[in-house]
Amino acid sequence: MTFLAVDIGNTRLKWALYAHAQQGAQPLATGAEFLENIDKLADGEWSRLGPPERMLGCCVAADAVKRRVEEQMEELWVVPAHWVVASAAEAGVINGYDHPTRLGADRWVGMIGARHRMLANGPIRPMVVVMVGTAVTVEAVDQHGRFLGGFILPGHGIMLRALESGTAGLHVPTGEVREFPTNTSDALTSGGTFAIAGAIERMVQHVRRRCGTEPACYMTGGAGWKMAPHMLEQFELVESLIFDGLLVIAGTRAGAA
Ligand SMILES: Nc1ncnc2c1ncn2[C@@H]1O[C@H](COP(=O)(O)OP(=O)(O)O)[C@@H](O)[C@H]1O
Ligand SMILES: CC(C)(COP(=O)(O)O)[C@@H](O)C(=O)NCCC(=O)O
Ligand SMILES: [K+]
Repeated sequence: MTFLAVDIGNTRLKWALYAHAQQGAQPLATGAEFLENIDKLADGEWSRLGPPERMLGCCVAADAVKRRVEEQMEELWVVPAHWVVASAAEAGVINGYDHPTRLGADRWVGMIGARHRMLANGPIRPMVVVMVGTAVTVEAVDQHGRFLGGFILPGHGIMLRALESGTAGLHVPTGEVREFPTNTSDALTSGGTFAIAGAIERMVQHVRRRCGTEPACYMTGGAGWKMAPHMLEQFELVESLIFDGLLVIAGTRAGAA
C-alpha cells in the first residue's frame, strides 16, 4: 500500500513516498520545498508520483499552510490527509510533557523514529534526539522510552537575524566556525554553532546523570550537517528520522486497526 510521509516545518516541507508503510522501508521518491513554493507541488513534483494510498504527516507550521498542502493533495489524489498530534503515548514512547498535545508533532515523531532505530540497532539505551531546523530542539528520552523533557532554542538563521536586527554593526556575511574567531563573520557563525553545541552537550550530561548510562545520540534536520562536525559527543546524523517515525506510527496504527 503506497504511503506518503509529509513533514512540514517552519521553513520547508519535506516529503517521501514509500511502497509500504513499514519500518526501514526505502523511499521510492523524496523531495523538499520551501514553504513559499508549496502551492506548486501538484503541478510539479507530486504530479509525477503514482497516487499514494495512505498519507501521514506532521505539521508545526500554521494551519493555513497545512490547508494549502491538503489542497495540493486534493488536486491530484483522493487519499485522506492524516496528521500526527502528540499524545500521552504512542509506538512505545511515553510523553512526559505537562500538556502532551502541546508538544510539537515533529519532536514527537522524531523521538519515535529514534527510539525504534535504537531498538533495531543494539542494546536499549536512553537517548538525546536533536533536530536542527528553523528552531533547534534537544530531547531526552530514558531507557524505558519516557520523554523526560527537551530544550527549544533558536536555529542558526534566527540567531543571526536577531543579532542583525538588534545591533548596528553586525551586518556581515556568513563566516566559518573557529575555536578563536578573529573577525565578525567568524565570531557570529561560531557563536551560533557553539551555543547550540553547548546546549546539546548539557543535555547529554543531564541524561547521563538521570539515567546513569551513556545515551544514544541522534541528530536530524536541514541544518544537522552543519552542526554534526562540531560536536564533542558522538552523534549519528540520520536525515530520515521524522520519516522513520512516520513509518513506525503508520505501521503501528495499521497493525492495531
Ligand atoms: N539547501 C540548504 N542549504 C543550506 N542550508 C539549508 C538548506 N536546506 C536547509 N537548510 C538549513 O536548514 C534549515 C531548515 O531546515 P529544515 O529541517 O527544513 O527546517 P524546518 O523543519 O524548521 O522547516 C534552514 O534554516 C537552513 O539553515
Ligand atoms: C519547536 C518547534 C518550533 C520546532 O519547529 P521547526 O524548527 O521544526 O520548524 C515546533 O516543534 C513547535 O512549534 N513546537 C510546539 C511547542 C513545543 O514543542 O513545546
Ligand atoms: K522540523
